[in-house]
Amino acid sequence: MLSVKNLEAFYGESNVLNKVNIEVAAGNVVCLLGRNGVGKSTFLKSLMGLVNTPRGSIIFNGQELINSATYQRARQGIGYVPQGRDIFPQLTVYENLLIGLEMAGSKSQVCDKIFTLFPILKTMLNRKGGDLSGGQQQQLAIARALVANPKLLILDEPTEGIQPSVIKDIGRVIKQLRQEGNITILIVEQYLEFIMDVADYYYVMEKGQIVAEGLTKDINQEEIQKRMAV
Ligand SMILES: Nc1ncnc2c1ncn2[C@@H]1O[C@H](COP(=O)(O)OP(=O)(O)OP(=O)(O)O)[C@@H](O)[C@H]1O
Repeated sequence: MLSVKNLEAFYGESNVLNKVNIEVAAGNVVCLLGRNGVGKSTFLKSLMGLVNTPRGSIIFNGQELINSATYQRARQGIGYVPQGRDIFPQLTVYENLLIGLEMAGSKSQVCDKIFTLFPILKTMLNRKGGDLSGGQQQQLAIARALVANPKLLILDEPTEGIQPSVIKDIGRVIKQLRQEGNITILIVEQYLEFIMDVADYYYVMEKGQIVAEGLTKDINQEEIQKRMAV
């Protein structure tokens, strides 16, 4: 469903991704691991067209996206939850969800499924986004990406700075979505136990290159921890 080949990305003259190859099979949960600053967020941004990617290929459901604008990628069915979540603090929870529909060009409404996945949001529809806790904002950000029924959901460090009970809730949602089988999920993470719980396949990035990959069930924790240690 997603096939990335020889992707390069630049900030000015600085080459941050160097010939990255990643395959994500439909219905799978795939994770990209790696220590701080190796290029993981840049990789996700490159999928959304948010950084300069002069070379390489991003085939999504048979279509080349490398030259598509960000809004076109969203309309093709990619939902993106950036690191830090980017909730609109002055807008209500409900308005934040409506923006998720708008960004994906969807004419549908916020359906009840969202509140089955995130019951806490239903009780907070009229609260300002900025008044929510970090964990609630993360749930809102994921819900905002899910309202338009994306085919691919991209999450950048969803557990970062989140309390353990909410991490559990987010893990439960990912596993439920995976079980239903209508969505494919790509996660950047540094929290290995979380990934071992939710992901099918992993990649490890170092200095803008993929240096290891495999089935999560076969992961060698010690080796991966070593690669992720600072
Ligand atoms: N907007 C930017 N302009 C210039 N350099 C940047 C920019 N954003 C990131 N970088 C640099 O690109 C490199 C990769 O950053 P990136 O955020 O992709 O790493 P990461 O693996 O996601 O790390 P983290 O987990 O800390 O977010 C780093 O050296 C970073 O300093």
